[in-house]
Amino acid sequence: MDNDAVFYRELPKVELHAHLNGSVSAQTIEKLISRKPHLNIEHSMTAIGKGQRRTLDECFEVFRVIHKLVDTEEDILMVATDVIKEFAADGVKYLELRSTPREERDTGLTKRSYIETVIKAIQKCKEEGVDIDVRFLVAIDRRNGTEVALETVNLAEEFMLSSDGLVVGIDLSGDPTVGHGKDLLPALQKAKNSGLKLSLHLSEIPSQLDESDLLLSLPPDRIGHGTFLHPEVGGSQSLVDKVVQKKIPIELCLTSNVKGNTVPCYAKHHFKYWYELGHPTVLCTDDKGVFCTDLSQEYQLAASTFGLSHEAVWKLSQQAIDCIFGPETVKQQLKEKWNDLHPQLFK
Ligand SMILES: CC(C)=CCNc1ncnc2c1ncn2[C@@H]1O[C@H](COP(=O)(O)O)[C@@H](O)[C@H]1O
Ligand SMILES: [Zn+2]
Repeated sequence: MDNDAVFYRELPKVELHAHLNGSVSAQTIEKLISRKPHLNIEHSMTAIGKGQRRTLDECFEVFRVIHKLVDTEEDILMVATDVIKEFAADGVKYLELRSTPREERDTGLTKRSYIETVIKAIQKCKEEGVDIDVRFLVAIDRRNGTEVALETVNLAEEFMLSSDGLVVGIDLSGDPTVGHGKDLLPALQKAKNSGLKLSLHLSEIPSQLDESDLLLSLPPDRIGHGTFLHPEVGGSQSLVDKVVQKKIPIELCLTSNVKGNTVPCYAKHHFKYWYELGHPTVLCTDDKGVFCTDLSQEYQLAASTFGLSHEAVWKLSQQAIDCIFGPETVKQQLKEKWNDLHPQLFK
């Protein structure tokens, strides 16, 4: 590894936008494939390699393949444990994992046992002393509509109270071309009223101005992607003004957007727009397994593409602490950790 790569690996980082089943590494996929050889799945079907790009539809097909491989409590426990340890090995000190609870009739998996199993993996890593603080956002897949969204929120509320602070919020994700945010508004409002934080995928594709406007009225606590919010790409100044006025941090995932073809190239990524505005932005991976990346690489890419110094990169990773959904005490602990590590990185 060259010196620069070492800097990015050692840089303490906060990861706030990571879908569990999109984050499964090649090694873990191999273990899953050997558990289920009858499915005839190859690793090439679950990842998008260097230089490759896919349509949004093709990307969502990849998740369907991975879901076939991950359909028991045992699988989820392994996947979650591996993903957490991989983020820790990449220098991530605080991680918010998000995942959509599924039920699988064949294996007896229920939405409740799904959530319990992710929590179990988080606790297991904690007991083993893995150097990372992990929280969980329960995800709503927009495809599944009003009823399922409400059911998911009810479960999340319950686990927020019983998980010792591990369940902190709700994610809204899924194929952005399917369904409409207005059907999910009551569930999201209920979640917010109960104290769950909201991170919503917003304007991930063009022409969703009405939906984005509606969802911003909640308002969410963080925005995922926000690729098409600003006027230059068909968004609007009034959407930007709302985001800026409410200081809603945006989670930005460079490689995901380039490989998923929603931005034309790294140099044209909307990181530049929001960074230059001085708006809180947080670099994230989205799906490190599917897009064959890690958070260190994403920081390095942002720096090389937009000419950021190591000091600027440090500030970016430090400012992400203020955007976490974990409690104030955790923010303070993380800030101390960053201060302790600074001299080592800038010697
Ligand atoms: C297609 C593409 C470029 C993907 C990146 N952008 C995304 N946009 C919306 N939802 C997503 C994205 N990546 C992952 N997800 C959601 O996360 C799920 C996989 O993780 P999990 O099963 O919830 O643990 C997917 O089924 C999908 O609902
Ligand atoms: Zn996402």
